Amino acid sequence: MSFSNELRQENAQDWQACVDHRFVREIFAGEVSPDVMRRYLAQDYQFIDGFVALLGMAIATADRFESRIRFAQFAAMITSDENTYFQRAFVALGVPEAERAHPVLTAPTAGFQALMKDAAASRDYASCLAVLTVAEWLYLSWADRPGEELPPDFVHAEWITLHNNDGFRSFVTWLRGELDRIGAASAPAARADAAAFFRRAVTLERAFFDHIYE
Ligand SMILES: Cc1ncc(C[n+]2csc(CCO)c2C)c(N)n1
Repeated sequence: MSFSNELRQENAQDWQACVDHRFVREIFAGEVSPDVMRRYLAQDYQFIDGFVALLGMAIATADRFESRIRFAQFAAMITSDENTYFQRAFVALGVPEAERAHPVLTAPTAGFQALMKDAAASRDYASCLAVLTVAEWLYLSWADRPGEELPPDFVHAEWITLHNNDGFRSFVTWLRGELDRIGAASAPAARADAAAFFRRAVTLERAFFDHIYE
């Protein structure tokens, strides 16, 4: 079995709990309450800084130019002005300026920030890849429901299409292949380090979905 599938299998219970989560059911139905959506997006917006820093470490530690280019292009895409979803959603949901810029961080959000920081601090390409792969692949997993109709409100619909479009899908496919390639070339101890980062990330993804309803 490929390294990425092995890791997913090891975390199958938490992974599936995310894919089948109440939030996922409600967003496809267009029924996430504005309060829940506000909390979700305000916390999620606090990821991007650490995420881009982690991408930077993946660029620095990758073992080949081709991989650096792929990450650099992805970083350019997600940091360009083109992605205005958060701004438009914050306006539509009436999220106050302070809540957008400096919300009180919840435990899962702080946990993700620490996870991304730790993965970057490892200066280990496989560990950076493990965290990036969970953040992307798990989101593709819940959002990818071929044939399912989109909800009418853009706040719901675009959060789905951001995570199931062809560009995103091909990036996830590439990321998994990269993790498989590096995993196959790594010693058992290095694979175990990456596996621990992968597990921490899946656990936090589930906690993040759960906590917006608490
Ligand atoms: C809790 C949580 N986990 C994963 C993602 C997905 N994700 C994180 S960064 C990134 C790239 C830029 O969009 C993507 C797709 C998320 N949004 N929130």
